[in-house]
Amino acid sequence: MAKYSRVSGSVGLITLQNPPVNALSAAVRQGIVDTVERALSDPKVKSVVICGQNGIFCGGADIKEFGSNMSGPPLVPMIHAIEAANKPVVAAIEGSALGGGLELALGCHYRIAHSKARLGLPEVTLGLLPAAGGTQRLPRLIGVPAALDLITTGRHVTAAEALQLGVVDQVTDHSTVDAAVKFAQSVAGKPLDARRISTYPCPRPSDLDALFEGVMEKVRQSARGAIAPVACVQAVRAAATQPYTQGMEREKELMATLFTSGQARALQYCFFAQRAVSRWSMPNGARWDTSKPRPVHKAAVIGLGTMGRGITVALAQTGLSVIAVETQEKQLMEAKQAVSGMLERGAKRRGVAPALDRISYSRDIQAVADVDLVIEAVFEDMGLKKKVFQQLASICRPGTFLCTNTSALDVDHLASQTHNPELVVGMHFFAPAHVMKLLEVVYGPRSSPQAVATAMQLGKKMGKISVAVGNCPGFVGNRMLKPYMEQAFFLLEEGATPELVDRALEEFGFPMGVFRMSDLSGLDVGWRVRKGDGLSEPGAPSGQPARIRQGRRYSPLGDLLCEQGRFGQKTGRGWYQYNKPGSRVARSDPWLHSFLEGYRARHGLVARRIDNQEVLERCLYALINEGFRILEDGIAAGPEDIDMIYVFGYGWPRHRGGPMFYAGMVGLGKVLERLEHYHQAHPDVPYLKPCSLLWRLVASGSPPLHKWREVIKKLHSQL
Ligand SMILES: CCCCCCC/C=C/C(=O)SCCNC(=O)CCNC(=O)[C@H](O)C(C)(C)COP(=O)(O)OP(=O)(O)OC[C@H]1O[C@@H](n2cnc3c(N)ncnc32)[C@H](O)[C@@H]1OP(=O)(O)O
Repeated sequence: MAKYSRVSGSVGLITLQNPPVNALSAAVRQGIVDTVERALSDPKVKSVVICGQNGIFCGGADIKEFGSNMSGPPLVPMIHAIEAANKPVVAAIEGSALGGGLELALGCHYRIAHSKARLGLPEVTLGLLPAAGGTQRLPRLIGVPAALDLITTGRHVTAAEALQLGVVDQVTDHSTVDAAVKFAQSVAGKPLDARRISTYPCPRPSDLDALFEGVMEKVRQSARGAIAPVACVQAVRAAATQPYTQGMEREKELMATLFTSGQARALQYCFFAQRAVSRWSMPNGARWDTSKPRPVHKAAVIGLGTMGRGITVALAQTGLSVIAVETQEKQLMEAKQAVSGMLERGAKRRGVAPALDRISYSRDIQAVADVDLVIEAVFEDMGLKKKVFQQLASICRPGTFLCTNTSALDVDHLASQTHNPELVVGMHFFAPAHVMKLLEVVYGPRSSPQAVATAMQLGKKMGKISVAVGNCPGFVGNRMLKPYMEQAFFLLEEGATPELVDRALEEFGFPMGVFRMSDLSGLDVGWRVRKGDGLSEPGAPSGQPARIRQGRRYSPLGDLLCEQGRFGQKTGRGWYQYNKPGSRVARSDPWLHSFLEGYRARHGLVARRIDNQEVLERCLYALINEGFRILEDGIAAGPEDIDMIYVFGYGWPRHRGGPMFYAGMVGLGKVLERLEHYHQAHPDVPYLKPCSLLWRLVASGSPPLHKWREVIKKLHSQL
């Protein structure tokens, strides 16, 4: 809807009304068309102001309407009518002017923004392009290079930057609507020809071809298979090389391709899934809207290794007072220096003062006595962690939340070391903890809803995507990683190379294939876990039994590399070789290839040709199958939780929507059929056996993802 009123005698004020962000739904578009017509036909009205209610101009086209209700007046002619008006129209921008919202403002003759407003064309992040004239008007207004930057990245700019770029005409610290009304009065009756952006010639850079080739190359490299950024470049190129009308045709044509693409659907799904995971629920019925978080002002971090340092930085940057505890003097000194460096670099990037004085360091765990919440981040060893939890239970004042950053150990077992297990949850950060967006909040059967709510709220404050998950080995992310990595090892045994497997996964869109990633994170991490699980045995004998552990197929390849001291990047050797320890440039290693040949010969394995399709199906479908098991076990509340964990924590390409969304796109029947096929070929690999939820979903006609919860509920009620 749009509200109309006449203010100051001669200004028609149009207020967009569609809470919470005044998205351009069919009703809002109709409202704009009607009110603009009314203002233009009223002889008392000399100029017009468009604003949004509740301090936000407009969040863009209504994403919820995409793919369903596309009725109502289309945006392009609506904006043209505003631009063609014979009375000046001023956009009063408060809060956000994004996507179609900014395109609407670009159709106005003047734009006045509040100093706190943010502007941008983020359509590319939804798999689209600014198809309401944005790709044609913005380059005409601010030049091709600046427009390319905003349109291909989708980044939001501050009002100050928008003013500097020429996107807005004026910035105010006071009431934007008052300033716009005053301004509208001052320009009433003035000629408008020079204010219609679509009539501007597009500034043509002298090195046009080189500019577009460079940007296209950059976009292709960073987009990892995403099609929208490429289409954005093509649309802006049309603006730079063709008259406006033809440019608009090209924009429309490119949008039509994007609009119906699976990538747009995946990215729009991610937009809503990202928000949906904050509405968590627990199997005992506790939920986000009935559980009140407790405020956390002062927190402590125990253990200042890599993870502890990152967590300390993240907490301090959020504005909390932090007590950072490390019992080893040398480690404490090194950590202090590292944390200060990270804070200083971060502050420089963001143009703020570093939060150094928010942190106090101590070697004595007694220093945490009066904090609201503790995050334990000591070495991943159950004995050590248990001791820390016992100490915390006797040191901390009653009511302190005790969290563990373990990535694999049993949170319930740690909780049982304290007098108040209801105050214990896992806060599983991802390295580097001050950078990575994902936080798994792990609850056990005794964790209180308030403890979960508090950890979720703290994660949000730290700018994380927090996902609440149940307690099980590996929680969600690492549990699903196990079958994925296992398949990659098996593929090497059967004839693949790390390069072949990684290439297939990187072409799919992962920033790094599984072997490159293991080299980065360190092969010894998994080795330690496998030793703990009784899987890795030094000097395994040759022949078949070496590849069977605990009654199922097992590949000792990773263990054998570790036995040789090949721990990945940090030792300069792993699945690849590196110029020196710590170097990041992976090179193919002839030693590794002959090691694999020797291994196959020792175990009587004949190498066969393996193609990309098999790599993807075996690695990804095994991972997805485990995702279905996680849903079946009630460890994740819904597929969106799993997908956001993979998108934000494991580099799953966002334009493929996360593993569970991807399974739906491929077709659940197809995933089931391929898993069955591979399980028949490898009956000693339980991860390839399709789980009952997948069978159940296929038997129910493969419902769309938003209906899976009903099937899961039915399954749980029958167990
Ligand atoms: C072929 C015909 C199509 C022509 C299209 C022409 C081209 C135009 C395309 C577009 O405009 S696409 C949309 C572009 N806009 C965006 O990408 C902005 C998306 N929104 C945001 O970035 C943020 O929501 C915000 C506006 C900065 C506000 O952030 P805040 O943190 O304050 O709130 P949120 O939790 O993010 O959102 C609140 C609530 O609003 C819902 N929502 C937000 N934006 C939209 C939208 N554009 N359409 C529909 N719904 C939107 C969001 O999902 C939240 O809902 P709930 O989770 O509370 O239900």
